[in-house]
Amino acid sequence: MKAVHFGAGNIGRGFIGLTLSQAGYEVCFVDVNDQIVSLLQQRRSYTVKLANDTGDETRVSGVTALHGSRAEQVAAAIAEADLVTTAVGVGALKHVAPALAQGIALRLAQSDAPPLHVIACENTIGGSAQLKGLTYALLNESFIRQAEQRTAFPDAAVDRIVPIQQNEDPLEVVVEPFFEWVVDESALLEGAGRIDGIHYVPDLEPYIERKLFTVNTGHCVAAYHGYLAGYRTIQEVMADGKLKDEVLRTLMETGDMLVRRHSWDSREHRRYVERILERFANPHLTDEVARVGRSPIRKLSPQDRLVRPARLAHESGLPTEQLASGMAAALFFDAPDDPEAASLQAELAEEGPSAVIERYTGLPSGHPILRQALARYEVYLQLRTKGEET
Ligand SMILES: NC(=O)C1=CN([C@@H]2O[C@H](COP(=O)(O)OP(=O)(O)OC[C@H]3O[C@@H](n4cnc5c(N)ncnc54)[C@H](O)[C@@H]3O)[C@@H](O)[C@H]2O)C=CC1
Ligand SMILES: O=P(O)(O)OC[C@H]1O[C@](O)(CO)[C@@H](O)[C@@H]1O
Repeated sequence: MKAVHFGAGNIGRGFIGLTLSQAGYEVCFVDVNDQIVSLLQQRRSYTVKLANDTGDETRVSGVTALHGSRAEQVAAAIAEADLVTTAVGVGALKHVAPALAQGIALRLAQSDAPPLHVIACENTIGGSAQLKGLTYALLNESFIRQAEQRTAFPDAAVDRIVPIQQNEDPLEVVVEPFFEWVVDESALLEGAGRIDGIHYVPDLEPYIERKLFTVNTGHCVAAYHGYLAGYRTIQEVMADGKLKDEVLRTLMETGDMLVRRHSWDSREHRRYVERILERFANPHLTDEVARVGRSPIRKLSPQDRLVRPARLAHESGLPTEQLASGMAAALFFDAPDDPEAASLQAELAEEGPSAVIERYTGLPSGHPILRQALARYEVYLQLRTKGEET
């Protein structure tokens, strides 16, 4: 079985490549990072190390790599693959689509090409569906009709914290012990086999919402409040009792909404939350606030981890104060080398908070969540000004 995986970065090497290799796939990574591609080509293996007391190591062997700029080689690899996966960042899916479209077109010319599953492993709802839309937009109607018979794009939720790596060996990757890869079984092609290490579910929505609105909501709130407080790592943030409580209270808001929406057992969800707080605090990881808060405009967008759960909570008559505070804190995030943070700061300076937050969250003017966020923004602004004066 062959897999082509786009994005040999942290989650690509540390989770997806590892899982597929352990499940018996020959994995071909595609990346645009020259160093990573050439090292993978030379060594054909790398090490994954667990962030636990014993630092357990696994060697992933028999992998190959292609540079993303080699469009024909990438398309040829896709034409032979059983599975294509991505972990490039949602915004980069549009750059994966042309090679995927070319690969799918090549497959259609071969009568014996195996069925193909394409799974986007990104932090978003409907990532594979987005990739499908981007890819099929590049194919003509008749190709699409043929492709639909033998190609499927099941959506997925992927959960494993893999920070930015600081190892001597650029291929080594340190990952937290926990992992969860959930795939929408209802979108698989008929007769498709199951991959060891993937949890297949008939309905993905509860899983992706639980993951995105707990792990990712909690993490970004820790990052934004932590950034405001001057912390560098999530581990430092979680060691600050007041901020840890801020994160917990936010997850109680999303939790109340999720428990009601999906009729879950509230005690079980509370245990899930507690476990996540422990994962954030893992002392064997050094996870930078700048990574976890990266791309604040994406994280403030209507379907993402702050606004979507807040709207769902509001529609059910549940509180949203904490989520609104997270949105307000996001407006102060100005990590260096983050293009979205830089634009946000420039727009805030020019237009003020109301116009900016309205534009990015999609919340209509005067919406109660918007009012909460703006009130909180003023509080943080005053606190920050006072802090700067003293
Ligand atoms: N790091 C984590 O803990 C987790 C990350 N994710 C998601 O996985 C995705 C990737 O995240 P990370 O691995 O952390 O980022 P990363 O920056 O470590 O890896 C992304 C990789 O994609 C490559 N890339 C970018 N554009 C490309 C293109 N057009 N073709 C081929 N390769 C391309 C980059 O060179 C880089 O090596 C994101 O959507 C993230 O939300 C999901 C769960 C956990
Ligand atoms: O990758 P994104 O969407 O920028 O967000 C970072 C998030 O991804 C994760 O790495 C894993 O879901 C979390 O640690 C963090 O909340």
